[in-house]
Amino acid sequence: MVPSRRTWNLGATPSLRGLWRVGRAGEPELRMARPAPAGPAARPFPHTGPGRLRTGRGKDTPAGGDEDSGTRSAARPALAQCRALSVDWAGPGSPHKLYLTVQALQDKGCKSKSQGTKEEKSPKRQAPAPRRDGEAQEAGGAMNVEKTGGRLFGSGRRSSLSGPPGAAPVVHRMVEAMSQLQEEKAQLQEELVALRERLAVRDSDRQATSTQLQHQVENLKEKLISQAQEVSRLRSELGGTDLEKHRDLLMVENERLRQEMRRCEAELQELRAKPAAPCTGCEHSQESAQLRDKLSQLQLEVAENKGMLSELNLEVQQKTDRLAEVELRLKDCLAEKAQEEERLSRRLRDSHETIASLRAQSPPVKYVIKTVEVESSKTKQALSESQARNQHLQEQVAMQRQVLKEMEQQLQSSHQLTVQLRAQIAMYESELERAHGQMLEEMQSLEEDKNRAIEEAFARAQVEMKAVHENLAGVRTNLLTLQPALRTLTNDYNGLKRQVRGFPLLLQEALRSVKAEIGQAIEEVNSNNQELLRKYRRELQLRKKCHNELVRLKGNIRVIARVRPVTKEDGEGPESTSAVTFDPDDDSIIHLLHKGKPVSFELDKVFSPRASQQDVFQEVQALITSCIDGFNVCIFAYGQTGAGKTYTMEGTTENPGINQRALQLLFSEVQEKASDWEYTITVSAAEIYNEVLRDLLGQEPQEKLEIRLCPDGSGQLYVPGLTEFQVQSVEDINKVFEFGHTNRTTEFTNLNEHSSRSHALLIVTVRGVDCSTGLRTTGKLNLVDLAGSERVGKSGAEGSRLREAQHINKSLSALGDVIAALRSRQGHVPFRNSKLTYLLQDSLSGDSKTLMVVQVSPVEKNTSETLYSLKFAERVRSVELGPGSRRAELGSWSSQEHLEWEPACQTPQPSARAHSAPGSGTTSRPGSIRRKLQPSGKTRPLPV
Ligand SMILES: Nc1ncnc2c1ncn2[C@@H]1O[C@H](COP(=O)(O)OP(=O)(O)OP(=O)(O)O)[C@@H](O)[C@H]1O
Repeated sequence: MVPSRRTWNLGATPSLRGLWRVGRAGEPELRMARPAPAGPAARPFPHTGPGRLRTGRGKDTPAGGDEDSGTRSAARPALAQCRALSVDWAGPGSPHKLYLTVQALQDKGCKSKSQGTKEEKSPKRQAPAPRRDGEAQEAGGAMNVEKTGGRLFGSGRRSSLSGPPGAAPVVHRMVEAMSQLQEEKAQLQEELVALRERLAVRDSDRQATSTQLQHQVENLKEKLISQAQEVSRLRSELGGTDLEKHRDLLMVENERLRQEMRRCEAELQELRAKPAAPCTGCEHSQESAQLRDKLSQLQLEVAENKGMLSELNLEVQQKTDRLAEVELRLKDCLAEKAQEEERLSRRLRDSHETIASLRAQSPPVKYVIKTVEVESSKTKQALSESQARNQHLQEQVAMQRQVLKEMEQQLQSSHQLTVQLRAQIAMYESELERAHGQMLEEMQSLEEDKNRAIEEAFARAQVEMKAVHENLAGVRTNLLTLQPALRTLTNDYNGLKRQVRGFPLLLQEALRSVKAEIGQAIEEVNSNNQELLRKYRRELQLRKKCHNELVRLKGNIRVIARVRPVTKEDGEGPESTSAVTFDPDDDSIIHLLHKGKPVSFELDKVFSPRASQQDVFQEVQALITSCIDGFNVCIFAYGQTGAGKTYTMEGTTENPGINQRALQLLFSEVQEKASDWEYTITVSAAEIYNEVLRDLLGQEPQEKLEIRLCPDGSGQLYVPGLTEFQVQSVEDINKVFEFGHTNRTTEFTNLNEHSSRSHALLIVTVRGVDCSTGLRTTGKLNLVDLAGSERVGKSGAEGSRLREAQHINKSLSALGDVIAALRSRQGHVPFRNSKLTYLLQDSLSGDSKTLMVVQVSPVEKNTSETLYSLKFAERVRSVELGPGSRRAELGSWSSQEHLEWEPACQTPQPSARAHSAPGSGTTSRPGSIRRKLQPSGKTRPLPV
């Protein structure tokens, strides 16, 4: 049965729609907007359209992390994904709704958000407003999900969630994380500030130390300047000669202090520049350089960290700003929530009241409901729709919960990121701390070095200063003690000055008297000298006279014998034994054992084989000295080949003979007389070989020379073309001998391997002039090494050698003849029979002194020759030449005059020969430049 249709007046009974609305109004709606989901998994609303969430741009935005990853560094990937969440409660027009906004931290993200917000606002405003009564308009232009006429509308980047209870803890955690980050940032900033302050303090300390050092140097400078002033003051006070030493000392000290100060300044500069320029030579320099490198690296890292920190600061700042914004929104939302709660509670109360009133009207209502159930299919349909809608809303709520879960996951990742960032910050902090510690250590070590150096420099400066002060005190003391002396000296000086003014007059007077005295003394000395000179000359004449008398007494021809030692050339056997003996009591006797019979000879002197060269020379040196006095002297060595003639005359290099010793003696004698006499010594050397006279010192030794008689009639002989060398030293003589020796002819014979086959003559001419009187003298010394006197048969000579021997014997025979003629006082002495006697005519004439050295071979086999030689020597010894006369003249003479003829000044006297009239004596021809002593011609008979 179908019940009849009945109508009840419901009065204030709300409609079903109103009831539904009342039921829905008790549930707050959560609206959520997110700018860009991180990925498909995190994308909460992949769908769009009614009932879906859409982005403000009308489509799904790419993951914000993708955009961020391009600009963020790989080291901080989590940072790029960092999001700030802001929870907004809807405005007063929509008290049931909670808006949750997830924003990207990036600026770009913010921008897109704001753009998206604008975009979201406009469709919301333009869209038709299918709202029912009591529904409030959404504020803020966020993405909206609205229930309008059973449909759900979503727009923009916000989506509604089913209520704040799920979102509030997330927001709180985020807020807490942000606040922690903020605190950490603040702590870091504080630490940075503290660090900067500490650095500033250290810099200021260092600056202060540097300033202090500067002050010390300035003080030192001032002290030095004051000392310099003190020194200059003292110097000006001192002034005196004795005090100049102190002044110099102070100057030196001052200079040293200046140098020390300069050194201190340099050290200071070095200390200042030490961080920039590492010290060289320091033992810690390498370590310091390493530390410095490390410090610079750390500084770089610190700078980098600072940069990162500033970036973090910036990010934190941005986050803080956003957090503040979220907080503001959260507060607004909380306020709205409180209002909404209040409103809801009020409405709940109203509803409760309504329900209570309805319950009070229970039967009619049940009836009405029953009626509605039975009668109103429409209402049923509406109910089912409402249930469907309710189902849909529940789905939405589940979805929103899912979104919330994702958000929580994001928040967790943000937490992780925060942890990572904290760890990174901690690491940076530790690095910073370590770098800071190292920097502090290095700065401390540098500070210590600097302080040490400063202390050392200061100590040194103090020691120097102390020394300077002590010196200064000493100088002051000296000054105090010296000042009275200075005063006395000044007084003395003034007195002396006055005396000095009068000194020239005194000096002139004294000079005058001294000059007179000196003149007188000089005159006395001169007269004494003249007297002494006169006496000296007289004594000299006396000595010469005595000497000549001695020579005369000894005989003008003296003969000495020298027996050579037995040599290995003599061979061995009985023939080589010595046949010569000597008288131990009389050195003038020689005994020869000839054919078993002893034969004795008496000569002037006999030298045994033991006699040295010097012994022999001592015997002849008186003759050489007389040559200086102007006498002609002839010394010749006679004897058989190999008897030692050359040894006696020339000798060896180590043990020179008569020739070299004679010239040395002449040099020394001439040097002794050099104060009164000027002497010139010239040397000629000639050789007579096969009766040919040759010049041994000439350029062409083979050229034959002739002996000429001076056409002046003086009877003097000369050899035109004979070379004459002036010698001044022993070296000159040696050169002459060497030169002459090479030109001398020597050949091999049976008797002497190097037997001299010629007569060698060394002619030494000594010319002297008395400086005071002008007296001139010329003496000639003939030193003759005769050729060997062996007999032809014994020598075994043939051919040219035989001819040589014949010439030698002929000349020696001529020498014997001359001596015999002189002995027998014949009117004619055959000087011209040989070149030898002719050349020696001057020296064999009556005014000359002749010494013959007979060389004797001691061996048995040579006894015949020895006998012959000794007999010849005895004969010569018996000849007495005229008394020796001196060749002296007054006036000047030329260098060649002893042999040269001077026709202009002489009258030729052909008769004037060696045998000229006895007693003719010394003549002085008028016009002649020299006064030559002519041979006396008087020969005494030789004792046979
Ligand atoms: N007094 C002496 N002491 C040592 N050795 C001597 C002495 N006299 C000569 N002799 C030596 O005897 C040798 C011959 O001497 P020397 O040549 O002087 O003889 P000589 O008479 O000049 O011969 P000649 O006529 O052939 O030139 C040389 O070896 C020389 O050294």
